[in-house]
Amino acid sequence: MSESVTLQTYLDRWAGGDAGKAAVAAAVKAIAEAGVGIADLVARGPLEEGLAKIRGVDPNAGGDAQKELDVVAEERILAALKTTPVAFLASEESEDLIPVNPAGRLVVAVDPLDGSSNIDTNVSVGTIYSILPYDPAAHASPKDAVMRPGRHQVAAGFLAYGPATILVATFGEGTHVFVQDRRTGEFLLARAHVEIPAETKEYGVNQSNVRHWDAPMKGYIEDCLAGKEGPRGKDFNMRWVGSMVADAFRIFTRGGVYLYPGDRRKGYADGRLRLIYEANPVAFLTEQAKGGATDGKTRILDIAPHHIHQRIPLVFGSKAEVEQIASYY
Ligand SMILES: O=P(O)(O)OC[C@H]1O[C@](O)(COP(=O)(O)O)[C@@H](O)[C@@H]1O
Ligand SMILES: [Mg+2]
Ligand SMILES: [Mg+2]
Repeated sequence: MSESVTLQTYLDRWAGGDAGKAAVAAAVKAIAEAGVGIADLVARGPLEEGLAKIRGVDPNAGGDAQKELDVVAEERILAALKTTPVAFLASEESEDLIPVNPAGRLVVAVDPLDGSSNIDTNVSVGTIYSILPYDPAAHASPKDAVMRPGRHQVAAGFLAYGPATILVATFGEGTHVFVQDRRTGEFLLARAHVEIPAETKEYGVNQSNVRHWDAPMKGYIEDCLAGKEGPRGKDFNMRWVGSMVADAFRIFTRGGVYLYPGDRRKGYADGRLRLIYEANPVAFLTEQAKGGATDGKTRILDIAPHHIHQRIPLVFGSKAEVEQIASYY
């Protein structure tokens, strides 16, 4: 049997004594450890009364109903990062940046709990993170460090809490899958240098919104639905979990495309996904796995953010299919 590489071993080898890389490694390790605790809470599900309840009457910073577990997940991540060289945390659940460690030289952006509408349905949910450098001498404010195009990320990843707790991570040199071994608690490297197949016959989209879409999006899905007899000349399959982490993990496993376009509903002109802590990390992971990520017109990683919680239309996955979709725009 081949040697099992733990997350710690992987991080130590990657950092190789470099202080900047060691800081990034410490942040990823802390997020993974917080994730183990969050997975435990998710798995206790209905036994942990109240975690799926909507909190108060106010939506979160991203404009969605905030559930108890969204907030607990953010608290767990913040607590775990306190001992790492992370200066500030940006989170879906908090309007402004949260100060973490004044000596830190990194900023982390998180979606503490992705797919929170699925919490009480025993379906995978997860945590998404993006890590950027922070240099007080170069950035006028920590916000400036966060508000940069996604190509400046130094690391990104997500945890999915499903039948297995998995971590999909990139440090800019490929995308790797770690799986938590429930017997020892350790994350083990299960797939190094994941490659998303360029071609696919599988798409994921919330098709109930079809009447609100624009013409390019409608046209693409119509052509998929026309199957072998249509212009694409092949039959498509549709899969939609409704937790992006779960849909993304399927794409990292067997290919496919995920689409959340902008639509005509109030507040959905730029879709539903948030650029800084959802689209950017997933785009970085996807490109590192030889896939593509676009808003339809522009590469996600080249988009300059104008707001921490801004939304962005998102299409990512199998490269040739993402290019096909872009051609409809
Ligand atoms: O319910 P909809 O509109 O289909 O949206 C589902 C999408 O929204 C999300 O739940 C957004 O993330 P949050 O749960 O973190 O707000 C994605 O995970 C998912 O793909
Ligand atoms: Mg989310
Ligand atoms: Mg969330």
